[in-house]
Amino acid sequence: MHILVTEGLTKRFPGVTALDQLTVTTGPGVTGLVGANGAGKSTLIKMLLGLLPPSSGRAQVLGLDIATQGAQIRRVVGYMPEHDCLPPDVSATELVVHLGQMSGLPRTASRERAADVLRHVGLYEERYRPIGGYSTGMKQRVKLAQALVHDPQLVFLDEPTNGLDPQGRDEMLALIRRIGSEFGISVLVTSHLLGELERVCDHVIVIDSGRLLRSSAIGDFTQATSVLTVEVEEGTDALLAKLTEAGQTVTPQGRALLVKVDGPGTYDAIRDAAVELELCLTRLEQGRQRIEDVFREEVAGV
Ligand SMILES: Nc1ncnc2c1ncn2[C@@H]1O[C@H](COP(=O)(O)OP(=O)(O)OP(=O)(O)O)[C@@H](O)[C@H]1O
Repeated sequence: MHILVTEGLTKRFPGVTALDQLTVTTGPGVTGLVGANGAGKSTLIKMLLGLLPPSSGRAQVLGLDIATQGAQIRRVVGYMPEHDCLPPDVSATELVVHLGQMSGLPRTASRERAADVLRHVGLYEERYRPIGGYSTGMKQRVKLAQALVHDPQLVFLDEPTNGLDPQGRDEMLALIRRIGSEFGISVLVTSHLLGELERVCDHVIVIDSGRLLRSSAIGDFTQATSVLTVEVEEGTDALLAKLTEAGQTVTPQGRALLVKVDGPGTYDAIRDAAVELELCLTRLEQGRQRIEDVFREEVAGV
């Protein structure tokens, strides 16, 4: 089943085309939407929620048409907006219960769901304190909790790691992965930090100035590269010399050697050299391309 389908989706503002003829399809799971600031990510999310009409083109979210079924879409989709939009003088519990009720949950059910989602996102006793005193990380968690309170089938998370420190980022990314895997809720998550989506997404869409650069499964994005990373306990220099002598292309990198794979012979050459020099191999690993590198190549090729 398709979660999102867009066909030639375009949004023009006076003087700027925020989204230009976007045609993509995604399935269930976690989808990353990557692009620099101003690439059109938030505009796409607002259009998919039926909040912003397209200038041209069409799109469906969970089979619902964005032009005519916006209200139904918002009933089954949760939305975590990018900017800080939380009232400072109410507690997380009060806010999430209230938003649950606004989504149609009865008061008791909304209280129970709010307690559950706030616990899932890692807010405990502090959920009774006014939001104004929260850290950025806690505020991001409240925004995530309110996106989940009405038990959606899909959530749109707009820059959920914005403003977080490295540990906060890791925790937020782990949460996003859990939403996709444990709770079975599909996720569309945006980021301008390419590397971080690599860890949590099944599918990645890359846009630049409103145009699609690439949309593919994460595995296709990060093809195995043809470079082996080799490490030995001692004798790196001797191994470098031996492999070079054997006709291999070798580049030292820190304690490791990067060896270009020309075929099965490369593996044999490394094994033979290690045996001959009586070296203890501690690492032999085929590298994978990082999304960031692919993205850079795609942008350079445009
Ligand atoms: N309401 C609007 N009126 C005019 N221009 C707009 C409007 N909303 C967005 N834009 C423009 O459309 C382009 C895309 O903006 P958008 O907010 O979708 O980008 P983004 O990828 O979400 O970036 P960011 O992460 O910085 O929010 C930008 O050039 C922006 O200035």
